[in-house]
Amino acid sequence: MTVIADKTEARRAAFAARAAAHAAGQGQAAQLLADWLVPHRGKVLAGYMAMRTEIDPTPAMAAHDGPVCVPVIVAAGQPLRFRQWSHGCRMVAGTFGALVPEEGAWLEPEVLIVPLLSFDRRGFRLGYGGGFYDRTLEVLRARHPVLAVGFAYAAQEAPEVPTEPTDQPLDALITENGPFPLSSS
Ligand SMILES: Nc1nc2c(c(=O)[nH]1)N(C=O)[C@@H](CNc1ccc(C(=O)N[C@@H](CCC(=O)O)C(=O)O)cc1)CN2
Ligand SMILES: Nc1ncnc2c1ncn2[C@@H]1O[C@H](COP(=O)(O)OP(=O)(O)OP(=O)(O)O)[C@@H](O)[C@H]1O
Repeated sequence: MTVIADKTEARRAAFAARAAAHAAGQGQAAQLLADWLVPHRGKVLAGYMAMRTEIDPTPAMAAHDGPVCVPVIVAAGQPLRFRQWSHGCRMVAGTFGALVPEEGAWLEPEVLIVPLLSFDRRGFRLGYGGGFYDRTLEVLRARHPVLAVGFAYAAQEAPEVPTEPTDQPLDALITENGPFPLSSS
């Protein structure tokens, strides 16, 4: 099998595992994420608007002491852009369904809360297959130091996520059980 086919199969299993975890609730996950973000106060933080059965980071985004933004798809094959977000700001449906701010400044994040379907202990992740976060992290990391923190249910852990050379690893990962020890850190 090719890596692409491996990823497609892994996505199928990951959707099911995530949906089961989502049904059980996310407990104190957002508070644990907020705690992890405290030392990063003042930095530009990218969060995301949860879709499908993703774990919801918005309480941690609202608690961040600094600018917050969320991803906007510009086009397929292009890095994401990030528009300033604040709790209660006017949102509209973006490409592929996630909500995006109707207006606001374009920001360049230094810390990114990254959504995912599954992760492994090396810090590799599987998303919906657009390659958006890989392209985005590649560009941002070439420009300045960036921290990519995955946010997920513990049940989304996979033994080994299929990887390609373009996959950008996570620097940290938070679940409802707290920071998850990655082998890279
Ligand atoms: N909450 C959230 N926002 C996000 C992301 C994310 O993963 N989560 N993204 C992270 O990149 C971007 C959205 N990327 C997405 C990419 C593909 C699909 C999707 O539904 N894909 C279809 C198949 C693709 C197609 O129709 O051509 C699918 O999975 O069935 C959804 C979101 C930006 N915003
Ligand atoms: N920096 C890049 N340059 C060129 N192609 C890339 C880059 N990053 C990813 N790709 C391509 O995009 C395709 C989809 O990537 P991948 O399967 O890793 O997406 P994903 O991580 O699941 O999605 P997302 O990052 O949007 O959540 C890959 O097959 C890869 O070839």
